[in-house]
Amino acid sequence: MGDAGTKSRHELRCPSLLRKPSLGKSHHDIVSQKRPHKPVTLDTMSENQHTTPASEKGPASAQGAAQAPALPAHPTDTQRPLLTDEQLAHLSANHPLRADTTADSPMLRALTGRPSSHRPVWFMRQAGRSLPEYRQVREGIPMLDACLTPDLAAEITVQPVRRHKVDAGIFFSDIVIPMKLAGVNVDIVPGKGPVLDQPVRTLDEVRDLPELKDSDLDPIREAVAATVEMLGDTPLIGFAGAPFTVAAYMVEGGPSRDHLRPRTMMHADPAAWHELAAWAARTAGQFLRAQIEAGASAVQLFDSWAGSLGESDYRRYVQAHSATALDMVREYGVPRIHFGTGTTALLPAMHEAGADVIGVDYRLPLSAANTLLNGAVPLQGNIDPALLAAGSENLYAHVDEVLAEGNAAPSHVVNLGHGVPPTTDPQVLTDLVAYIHEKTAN
Ligand SMILES: Cc1c2[nH]c(c1CCC(=O)O)Cc1[nH]c(c(CCC(=O)O)c1C)Cc1[nH]c(c(CCC(=O)O)c1C)Cc1[nH]c(c(C)c1CCC(=O)O)C2
Repeated sequence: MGDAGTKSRHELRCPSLLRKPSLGKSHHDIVSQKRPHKPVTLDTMSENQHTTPASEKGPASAQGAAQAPALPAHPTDTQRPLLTDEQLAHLSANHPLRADTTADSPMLRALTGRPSSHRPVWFMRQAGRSLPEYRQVREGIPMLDACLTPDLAAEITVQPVRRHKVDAGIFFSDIVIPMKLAGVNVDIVPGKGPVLDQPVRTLDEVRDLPELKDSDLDPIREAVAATVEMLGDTPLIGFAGAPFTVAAYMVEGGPSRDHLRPRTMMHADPAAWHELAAWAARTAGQFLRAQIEAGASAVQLFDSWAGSLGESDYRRYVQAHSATALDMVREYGVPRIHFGTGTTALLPAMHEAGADVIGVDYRLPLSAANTLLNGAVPLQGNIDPALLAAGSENLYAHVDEVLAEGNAAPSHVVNLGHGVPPTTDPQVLTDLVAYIHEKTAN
């Protein structure tokens, strides 16, 4: 698939915006443009990743967490194509991966460890508040209503693909949408974030939580189907909040700095904690399944606040639940990205939960992340969002470093180390995408 084909399908509105920013000579020297990525098939990845005996995986699968489910087993099959016939059979006939629309896109190639024509790039929170066209279509519409209006969610998802020519769309939604659809009273308060009417702190409160029904997810399927139709051969990445991050909002009743209450609860009342995390894992898995069934070509599990946990608590109280969510979509064979912030100490444990690609935040150089993961895992990241407003000289010097660091990994999907800040000048992102595409073109 050629990149030009992608562009023409999207009726891109701003071709004149795509200029390469001026570069100092030194920028060209830092990244070797011709360095081929070491090809890694899904098979070798799964062999490398998933051969650790359960007994060596730490407390989550051994003695430490009596009530945590065991980590799921992973296949060790050799030499198979991107998707096996069995996996393809789980996807609808017109799914972009089955119809071969997105399977060879630069994004899917890099997410599956294969070489690509340029290094693909997308940005967490690329759709949303940084874009004037977003503010225009959202005017007067509360956030959760926007997420649950399929045509609007689809339009918002496609906006940054049109404008920036990123290599994937990220579905416009929120991590609290599954709980909202299940019937939990949650709202998004502007400038604050998700707030629940009733925090969930006791075993009884956990047991009173409504179960998410598959039919509750129909607005999501509809929005994803409309989005995929508009995106053509640009893949859509679906997502869900990971059990810890979602449960942290539920226990706190809203955003918090240190997530003290959920971290206390896992020790003080492990039975209630594990039931809550299991509920969050099931709803996350269902949310991801609905998005894949409706056409998402990859998914990302956001454990944005996992960095507040030490490794041993992560392994004991969280890892198996994240594994459940990831395992609920394993049969489809779509790449599963796992991302958190402040996770330097957690990367191997997050990978063991069953991810195919690890998202790295801006605190850790990609070569160091690659070493922690034994050089076996495609990486995503990790431009520091702060640099987007630091002037182009600083930004591009940093981006060159990130691209050079990414050479260490089996493959590299360029992203930020966390979401696009709301105050970002959109032109900075558009120019950055053009720069990365040109600099890494093979
Ligand atoms: C922190 C937060 C949440 N939910 C919200 C906040 C922000 C509070 C604020 O700053 O006003 C509310 C929210 N979430 C989103 C919006 C829309 C407008 C925007 O801010 O861009 C709004 C107003 C989009 C979103 N929120 C999310 C997505 C999907 C992922 C993506 O686009 O990368 C979108 C479009 C996912 C989300 N949602 C949440 C988390 C922790 C995550 C995971 C990603 C992350 O760590 O930032 C909870």
